[in-house]
Amino acid sequence: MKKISIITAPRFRCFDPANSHPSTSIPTNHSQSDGDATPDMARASGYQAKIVTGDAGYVLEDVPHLSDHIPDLPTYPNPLQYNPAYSVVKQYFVNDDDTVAQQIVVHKNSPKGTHFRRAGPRQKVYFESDNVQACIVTCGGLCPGINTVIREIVCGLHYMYGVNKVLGIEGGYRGFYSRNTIPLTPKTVNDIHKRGGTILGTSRGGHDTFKIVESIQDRGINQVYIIGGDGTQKGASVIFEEIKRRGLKVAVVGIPKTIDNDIPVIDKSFGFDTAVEEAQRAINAAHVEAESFENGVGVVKLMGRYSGFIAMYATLASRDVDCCLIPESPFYLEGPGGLFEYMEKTLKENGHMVIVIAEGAGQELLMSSMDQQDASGNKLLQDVGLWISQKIKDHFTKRKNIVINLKYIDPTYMIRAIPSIASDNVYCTLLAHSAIHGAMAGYTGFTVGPVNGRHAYIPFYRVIERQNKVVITDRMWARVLSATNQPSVLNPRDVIEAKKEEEPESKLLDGNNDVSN
Ligand SMILES: Nc1ncnc2c1ncn2[C@@H]1O[C@H](COP(=O)(O)OP(=O)(O)O)[C@@H](O)[C@H]1O
Ligand SMILES: O=P(O)(O)OC[C@H]1O[C@](O)(COP(=O)(O)O)[C@@H](O)[C@@H]1O
Ligand SMILES: [Mg+2]
Repeated sequence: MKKISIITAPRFRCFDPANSHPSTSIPTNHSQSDGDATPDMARASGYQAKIVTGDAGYVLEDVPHLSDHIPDLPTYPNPLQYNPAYSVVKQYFVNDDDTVAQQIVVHKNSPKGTHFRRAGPRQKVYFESDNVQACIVTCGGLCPGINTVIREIVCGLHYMYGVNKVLGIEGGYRGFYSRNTIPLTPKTVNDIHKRGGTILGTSRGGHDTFKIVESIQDRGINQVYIIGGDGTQKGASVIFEEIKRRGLKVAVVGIPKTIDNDIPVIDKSFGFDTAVEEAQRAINAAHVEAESFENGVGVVKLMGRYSGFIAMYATLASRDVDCCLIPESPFYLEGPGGLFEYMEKTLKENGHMVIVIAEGAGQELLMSSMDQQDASGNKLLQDVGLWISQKIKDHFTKRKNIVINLKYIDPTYMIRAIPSIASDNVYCTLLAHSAIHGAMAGYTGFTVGPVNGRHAYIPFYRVIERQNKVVITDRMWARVLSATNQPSVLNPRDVIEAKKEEEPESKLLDGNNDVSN
């Protein structure tokens, strides 16, 4: 027997610098991570999470549905069943009871644990195709595959559900109230997946909940597809809250976009594999340069503000990297166990070396106390690649009197401005389709994404409550240490402390990062 309960989780009010209207946001019971420089938040109360409990410790963290705040909504048969392509699919519709487990490594006596609603088409839909007015907006930094998601939302709505009214919001959140919209049709988006960037344009800052919801209401929009990262999903969450407060029949769906792979719960973000692939080219160049010169040192800076996944995966894939520095693993330059000591040893043994550094690594070592933020409230980082290159040069030439040949490569924007590779394109298609099926079925206030390989609907609060980070006490980071031979800065006491801090949700796992086990 399942028990449905509404659990009241703490809620925060958030204030956006670009927004004169304070807006309700972020239902979370986790503290913000250190690196999260989002706008100030103060505690308030009232967020209602939909929790369904079942036997043997089963918990469903369900997503909101339009019928929660609008009674007596009519339903319609899903037009997919008459679709020649899809009607042949056996058991095409997802059973309403299907859920996806967050933890799949279990012991025989473990509680079943947290589940999310399985994504996919439902037998009944809450919108008539002719009455759907959808819109798509893209926010935050670029990521390979955004155009593919846009294309697949437009084409999916059209070909699966017969929806012909889709608007593109230009220039990110502020485009809702400061720009014209552009109509999107399968014809106009036909080949956009071959291009990097976003055909709609994007921006940081400018999230004004009140004006955005006014615009949604004025334009008669009833499905809002929001493609963006952690900041964007926070913005989507407050838009959803305001829409619910106004009692509007508008589905709000988030599609997680992040080159840094810093969104939790989901297995991996789209474009990540493309970025890692492109990073190989830079690492390869650094390696060729380094090994061609005496004491050649190649330094490659990669994106990763607070999460070093790109650097970690690019390092593991390349096998040419001797040292990988990420924000999660503190390091130091001088003395025993420091970077310089390791470099001296490696150069002596191999005659060359390659260092990969994530942009957020070692920020605490940079002298200047720059405390600036971008328009979204993200802390602006200093160029750690330039800094470390200079430090290395100074150390070897001035202090050790050793001539080194250092080449610094910064492919930062190159790895995110390119079109997505084939596997990411397929992934983007599944994300778009899952998003459409969810909205058509009346679900709202959710982010879509794969959890242990199955697409699921995840309540906003779960993806914005913390950032996904590399767990340096995990086996994946150990693989990096083993592959590079770089020293671990952690002493056994640090490891115990780190383990205490990063206690995985299931004690059975050696880490809670899905991509790294
Ligand atoms: N806490 C927040 N509440 C409301 N909107 C936010 C919040 N944080 C960021 N945003 C908005 O989300 C958009 C993108 O955020 P940003 O952090 O730049 O990129 P990303 O979503 O990729 O992390 C911006 O328009 C920004 O104003
Ligand atoms: O220079 P920009 O456009 O602000 O982007 C730089 C930042 O974008 C990122 O790729 C992450 O952006 P998002 O938070 O938008 O995903 C970081 O790695 C990087 O610091
Ligand atoms: Mg972000």
